[in-house]
Amino acid sequence: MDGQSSSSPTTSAEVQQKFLTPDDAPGTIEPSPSDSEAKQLNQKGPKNMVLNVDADCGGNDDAFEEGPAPVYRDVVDKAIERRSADRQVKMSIGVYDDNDDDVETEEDRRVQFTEGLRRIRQSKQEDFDFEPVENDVIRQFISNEVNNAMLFNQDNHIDFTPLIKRKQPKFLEGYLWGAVIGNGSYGKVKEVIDIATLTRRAVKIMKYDKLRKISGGWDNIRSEMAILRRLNHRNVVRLIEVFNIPVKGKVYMLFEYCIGSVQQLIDLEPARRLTIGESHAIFVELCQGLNYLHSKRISHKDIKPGNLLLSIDLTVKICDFGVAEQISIFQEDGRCTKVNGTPKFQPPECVYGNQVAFDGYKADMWSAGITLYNLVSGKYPFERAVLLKLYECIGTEPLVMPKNVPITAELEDLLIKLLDKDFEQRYSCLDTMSHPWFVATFPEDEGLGRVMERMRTGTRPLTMFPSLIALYEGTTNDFLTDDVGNANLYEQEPLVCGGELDSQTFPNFKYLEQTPQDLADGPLDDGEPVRRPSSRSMPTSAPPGPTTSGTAPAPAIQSEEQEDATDGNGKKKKKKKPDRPKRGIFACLFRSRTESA
Ligand SMILES: Nc1ncnc2c1ncn2[C@@H]1O[C@H](COP(=O)(O)OP(=O)(O)OP(=O)(O)O)[C@@H](O)[C@H]1O
Repeated sequence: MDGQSSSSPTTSAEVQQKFLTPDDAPGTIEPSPSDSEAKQLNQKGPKNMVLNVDADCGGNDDAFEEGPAPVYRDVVDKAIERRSADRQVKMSIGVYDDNDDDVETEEDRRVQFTEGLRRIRQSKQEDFDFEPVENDVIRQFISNEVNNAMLFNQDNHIDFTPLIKRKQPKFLEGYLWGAVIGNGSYGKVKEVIDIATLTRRAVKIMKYDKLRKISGGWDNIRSEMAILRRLNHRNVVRLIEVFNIPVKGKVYMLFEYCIGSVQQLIDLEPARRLTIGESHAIFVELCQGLNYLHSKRISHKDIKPGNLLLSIDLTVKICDFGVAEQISIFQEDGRCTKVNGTPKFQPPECVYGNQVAFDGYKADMWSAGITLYNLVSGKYPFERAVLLKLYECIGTEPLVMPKNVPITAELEDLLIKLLDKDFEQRYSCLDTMSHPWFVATFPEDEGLGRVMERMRTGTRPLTMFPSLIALYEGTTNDFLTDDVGNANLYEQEPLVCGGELDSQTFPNFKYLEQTPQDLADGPLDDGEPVRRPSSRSMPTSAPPGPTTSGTAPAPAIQSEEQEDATDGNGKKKKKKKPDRPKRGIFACLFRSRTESA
């Protein structure tokens, strides 16, 4: 040990003298730096590389303790060899190469790194790929899977071309399906077209699961179907058919199509109320519908503006018979026991007090009274934020007439009679229909004709239109000549525009009433949805439309003479070609074939 230590060099000068050959330039191996310095130097590359020589070199611990470790030529060579071998391995998997700083920049390394990743990803992706890749969804899935598997960060993520969501036209049970037009507590309501009659319909779609979850859900739906099946009145929404598709777990109720509800009409008004004439027209139709229902021994129990639909010819249709009750024919009065409905529209006998039973017909008349109050004033006679307070208010607070609108003595009298807390004194439907305010007439332009004009300016697109365009634009008129329900309908080619249900695809198509001329003249506005103007600010005689120089727009439905107009020489006038001819054709088609009753 001692002998060894005495002969071992202890300074770098001695090391150089003892172990380096004379050919070696002095200073090529520098004194060992501190750890941090070594790290820095290592990062710089091979030229400045300092070899931290193994302290166990030769198994001599003392040498380490007593001074810097001896640096032998073969140790240096081995270290260099080992380093090179490492480098080879790293280079071979293409991950990085940190020893060629003199030829590579940081950017080069990053590019190489990314390229390496790309190659690996590509090979992985090829594992996933199968020929032919059937559709975009599968490709998107594969891309996501690969990216997830590779755990790439955002920079290295390969962007997949975003999918264009294409909705293929859908046929089911003889109907071409459109978009959602309403949402209820039981499910959605969609617009469809009966492909046999080309009639617009509304379909209420209910899932078995949801019906099971709602307390009494199935019973309500069954009862609604049973009641509606027996009804046929112009002021009651018509149930066309019912079917279910067990594999989908859904039940469908097909109704006549309506353009909206009275509630929507109110909501479109800035003042949230209608004119007295409009309210009168709606109320009259409501009472006619109620009178029919009561004559059939049915209490609706949920009369409110939201459950009054407006058909295409603006007939009021009572809908939503989910809580309606069929009163037994063996019962003399309209006694009901099950309290249902919307709190603000419920009568005192239902919400306050402890009656075992109540008169269902009279309860409907109370709700009709609240509806009338709401139509004319936009307010509710009994309103509280908290349910219990509301019930208390309905039961105890006196009726106060609305202050925001002038109420005639006749209307006030009718409201008092309808909103009588004593249901025995309350007006029945027949009483109401003989009341002076009910039988009064109002100027024509304050009735529903005026509402109709304003409704024309609303956005009510035919939601199946994109599907129709996708199916038939640029193809023959097979739709009209094909066998109805023929499977060919599904396979028609080409689907030129994909049938996306977005308004941008059809910026010009806004209104059912639009004529081919309207379309030829260009869009009605700059693409913004048109807000229905207030009834109080619009003149009633000239409906707003794409008029130039103040002339009235073309009537909603063109007569045949107008369509076949001839010029002075008896020749048929060549119509200006519309931008989208098919759109115009379909618009006409559905205008003339859509029925409302
Ligand atoms: N025949 C129809 N034509 C057009 N739209 C309709 C038709 N029936 C219903 N709708 C729309 O769908 C919405 C929901 O319909 P409906 O009230 O029948 O469903 P619901 O599940 O019984 O709703 P809720 O019990 O919550 O009132 C309606 O507010 C209306 O906007």
